[in-house]
Amino acid sequence: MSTAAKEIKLQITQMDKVYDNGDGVRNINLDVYNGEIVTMLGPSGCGKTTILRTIGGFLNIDAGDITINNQSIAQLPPEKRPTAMVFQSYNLWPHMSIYENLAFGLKLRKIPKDEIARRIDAMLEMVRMPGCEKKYPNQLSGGQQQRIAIARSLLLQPEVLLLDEPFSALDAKIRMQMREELKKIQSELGITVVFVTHDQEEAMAISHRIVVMNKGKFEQVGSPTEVYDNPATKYVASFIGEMNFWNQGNEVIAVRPEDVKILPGHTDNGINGTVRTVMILGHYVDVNVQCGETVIKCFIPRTECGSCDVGDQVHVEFGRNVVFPKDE
Ligand SMILES: Nc1ncnc2c1ncn2[C@@H]1O[C@H](COP(=O)(O)OP(=O)(O)OP(=O)(O)O)[C@@H](O)[C@H]1O
Repeated sequence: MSTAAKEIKLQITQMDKVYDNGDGVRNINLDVYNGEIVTMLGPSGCGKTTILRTIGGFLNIDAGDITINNQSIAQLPPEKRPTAMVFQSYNLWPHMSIYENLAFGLKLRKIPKDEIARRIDAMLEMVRMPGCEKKYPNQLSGGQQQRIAIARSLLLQPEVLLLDEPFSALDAKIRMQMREELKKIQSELGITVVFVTHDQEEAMAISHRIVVMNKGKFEQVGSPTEVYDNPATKYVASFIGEMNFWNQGNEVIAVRPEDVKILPGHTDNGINGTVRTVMILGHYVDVNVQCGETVIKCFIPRTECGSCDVGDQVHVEFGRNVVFPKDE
């Protein structure tokens, strides 16, 4: 996304949505810029879907405001909001052909028939599903159905597209393809997207910015590189990617496996250990070193791991790292 286009499309201010049992989200503040993909990332129950539903109008908020293009949408029902939502299950109407599924929303908007046909044609091209107009949803694979569900939402030309774990029902390989395709479509159309997932790899792959959530609160909002390289809290450090934690006095040193060096022999003042496992994983080697009670994981380029064997006495050195207070 170019920085020139940094105008706020969606703004959430001091928003609360609390369920009767006290669960929910409180004091949520978030700006989403035009043409940006922002991902809500966090474990089950942290409040991602709650926020997405308040944007889409499927849940009423208790406090604060939500605006799109500077207009409050908080009191509007879902169908009056300039948003479209895609769910985990594809939600296509089984008794309608793909064409009818896609045309439905456009007909409601009284778009002329030939214009509907033209838009559907172009959209099917975009989601790489040309020629499937006459098929029915049950004649398509899961990935194909989800492409149609995304196409149907995009045809409504929403200001903000809301995606709730849209790929989680698909197998790993199709998921990866769908991520790439979504990113391509998003940048071609320049559409603003709020995406929800509990999969950190998916969040890293598709987002301009990630909101890392924990128990109804934002722990960090930043680009994938920022949250990976400079996690704001220990929680973020452990949730995103692999991380070693080494206790030292009142501090905890967090260091990525790729930033740990293994050197032969023990030293007087360093961190000494014994090689526990060596796993060759393609172009890199995953080496676990037992250092006292702690196992330190190291990723080493294969070319640099010539003679590393289980049982070797070694010491480790930390490169780039982040330090947190111990009791955080
Ligand atoms: N209708 C409801 N009534 C009461 N509590 C609810 C309701 N919906 C969600 N919650 C609670 O609110 C919290 C946030 O739920 P939410 O569905 O937003 O989490 P999530 O991060 O999207 O989780 P998941 O990944 O499992 O969908 C959870 O503790 C959940 O149990």
